[in-house]
Amino acid sequence: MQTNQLRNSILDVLIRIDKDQGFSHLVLNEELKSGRILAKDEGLFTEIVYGTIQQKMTLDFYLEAFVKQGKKVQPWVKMLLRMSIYQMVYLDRIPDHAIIHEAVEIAKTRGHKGSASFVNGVLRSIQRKGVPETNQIQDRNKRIAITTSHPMWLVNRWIDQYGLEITEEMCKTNTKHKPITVRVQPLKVTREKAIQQLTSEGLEVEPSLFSPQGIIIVDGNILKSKLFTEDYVTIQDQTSMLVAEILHPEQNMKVLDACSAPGGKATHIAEKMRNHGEVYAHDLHAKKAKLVKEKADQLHLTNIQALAYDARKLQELYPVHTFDRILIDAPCSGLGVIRGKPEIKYHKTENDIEKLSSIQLDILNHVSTLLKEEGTMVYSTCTTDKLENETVVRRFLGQNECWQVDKTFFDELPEPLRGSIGISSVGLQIFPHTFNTDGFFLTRLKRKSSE
Ligand SMILES: C[S@@+](CC[C@H](N)C(=O)[O-])C[C@H]1O[C@@H](n2cnc3c(N)ncnc32)[C@H](O)[C@@H]1O
Repeated sequence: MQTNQLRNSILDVLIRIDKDQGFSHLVLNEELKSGRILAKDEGLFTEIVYGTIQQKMTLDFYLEAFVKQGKKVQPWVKMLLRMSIYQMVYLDRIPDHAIIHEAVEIAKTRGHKGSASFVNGVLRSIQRKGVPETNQIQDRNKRIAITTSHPMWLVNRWIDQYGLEITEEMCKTNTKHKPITVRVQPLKVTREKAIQQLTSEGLEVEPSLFSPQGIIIVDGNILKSKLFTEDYVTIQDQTSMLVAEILHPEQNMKVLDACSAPGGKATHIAEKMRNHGEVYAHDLHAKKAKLVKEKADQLHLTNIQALAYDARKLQELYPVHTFDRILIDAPCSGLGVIRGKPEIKYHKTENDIEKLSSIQLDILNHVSTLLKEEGTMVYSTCTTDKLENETVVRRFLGQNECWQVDKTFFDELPEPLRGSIGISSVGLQIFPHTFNTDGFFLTRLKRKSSE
């Protein structure tokens, strides 16, 4: 592939993610599967796409210093400049003159002579003068927002919720690489054997402290490993693995996963039940419920039944007190997974968070009736917003006096999590920077005993 074809693909993907508010990982994977990107370019392609989105606000701050105020810049030209500046500032393997040359060529073919000369002028000035320092920004919150590329409302909100130190750490971590972790399929291989196999293939790995099935990939490409291609391991963040550990499903149980797609946690639960018992996995969308079925088939798990259904209406399907275990891995803003889906930070609004919080409470209120008297229920989200986590749980407990937080949950947490920051009386908030994972919230609830 000629290099400017690679850059053209990068630009197309960036424009599509921006315009359609598409999920970066879906658009990116589609392009990778199209065959337009050579295997040797996949790493660079992914790095420039993610990096440009991840640092968008910082790149715009740099750009503003070189574009006359009020000048109208077409969206594709702005995106071309952002991705070029990203390469000039954050990557050191491509010389500036090559980056500028390619950007100018792309501008010539997509636009006209004027666009090419504008792109050339801006990038050459940046090459000559260097980009401005973000630490000159006087306002502290704005400085965090621009340096780490998080919208101001989000920085202000997190400072209100968690204070300055946690917010700054969280925002910084959100711009950094997160190690991939995988979950071993215990019906096929032990973690020890999997670690041996991966090490013999040249990967550097270590066991996760969060789950006996988890492995952290410190270095090397897991996607090319035999264990991955033959479905002995599946990619999952360590925080997500905690859920099935804390739920304690047993082989003969009836378990409900009310919001289950794409099936990461449902399949983990099914594995822990050693393919016995029954896991009823629902999701609002039929297309997504299909993904759960596909994931179960892929991992040869036959104890999962996937069916599209609104969690708030599951009482139509099941009588009260049906399930031994219930998982509500609720739809959420996803602010804990910004590292994998950086566009989330620009697309979500405070209004979305408000709406989600009331949906989450609604789901809890309806689904909880389906739990057996002695059963336990896990509530989790992949967000770091209090309104969707602590507040939802507190409201649920306020409206349902016969429910409580299962206090043994805190004692059962794996060692590094016990007493970690983020523990409150209603659950555990994990921040991305504490263990280099996703941001995640979870808690376990049960009914108060009648004596
Ligand atoms: C956080 S994701 C679940 C991830 C999943 N548990 C896993 O581990 O792969 C939340 C899911 O809830 C689904 N959802 C949203 N509203 C719902 C509702 N009212 N009832 C059931 N599922 C819903 C979304 O489609 C989404 O797939």
